[in-house]
Amino acid sequence: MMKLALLNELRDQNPVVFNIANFVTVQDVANGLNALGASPIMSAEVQEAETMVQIAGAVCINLGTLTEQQIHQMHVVGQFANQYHKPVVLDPVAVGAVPYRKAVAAALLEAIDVAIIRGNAGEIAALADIDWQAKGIDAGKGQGDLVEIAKACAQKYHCCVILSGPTDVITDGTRVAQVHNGTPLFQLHVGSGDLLSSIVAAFTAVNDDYFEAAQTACLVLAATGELVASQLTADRPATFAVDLIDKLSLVKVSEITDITVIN
Ligand SMILES: Nc1ncnc2c1ncn2[C@@H]1O[C@H](COP(=O)(O)OP(=O)(O)OP(=O)(O)O)[C@@H](O)[C@H]1O
Ligand SMILES: Cc1ncsc1CCO
Ligand SMILES: [Mg+2]
Repeated sequence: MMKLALLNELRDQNPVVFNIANFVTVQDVANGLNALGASPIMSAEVQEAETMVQIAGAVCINLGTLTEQQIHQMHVVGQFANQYHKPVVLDPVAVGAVPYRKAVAAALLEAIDVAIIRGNAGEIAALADIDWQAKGIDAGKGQGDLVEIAKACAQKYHCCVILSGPTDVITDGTRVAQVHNGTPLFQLHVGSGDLLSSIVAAFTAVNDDYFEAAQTACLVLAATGELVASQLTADRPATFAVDLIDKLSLVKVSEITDITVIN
């Protein structure tokens, strides 16, 4: 069930979201979370992993620019998150294009209980071992049914999955919701997916039902982007990115309700 009141809850609680971010989009993620009403913190140091997890309401692990040292940190952070019952969101950047990354993601998923995996079609298909032509960080091309791919991934890893794209597919392996809002401008701004994953983590910090938290997060970002795009006179990716941060801080539940397309 869609619970947009969670946006007000998030703004009231201002949860700390601990991100193992990538160095490409880290500032967009921090500013996007902050604008929305969460409290971002980034760390790359394993020595402070336990404290970071303790002070956080949720953790987002992004594989974007991984190193061996960081992979070790991801395992330590993930284990502390499980120990302290803090939800973990995994963003498996480019696992469809780079087999090494797929192995890293598989090892993390084996070792850690993850609440939600959020990736594009190429990434989620790769994790589910379904044939797909991913392209770098992008979804790429494939033939399969996106709902079935997302469900297969969720069933394999016993968690919720968000397969994002023009339509976001959200599933716990049985139940499925689809968010049809959004704008193609998201694809012209690198890091839209990274921001979504961290926003998903923020909503898991304020709602124990991760399937519900995932739906709300997808709708809030997609609808906010759609509202921003409707005010632009041409496709301007840079302006879109700046205006998106502004709108994340201004957007009201009623505005999102008015344009919601979900089933
Ligand atoms: N063509 C589109 N139309 C509407 N919304 C879109 C479109 N493409 C992506 N989105 C939205 O963009 C956001 C990011 O999803 P996407 O699948 O592009 O992530 P990603 O591939 O991981 O991106 P990145 O690698 O840049 O971080 C989601 O909120 C999704 O709904
Ligand atoms: C471009 C790029 N390369 C590694 S991570 C990243 C940002 C999108 O996740
Ligand atoms: Mg991505």
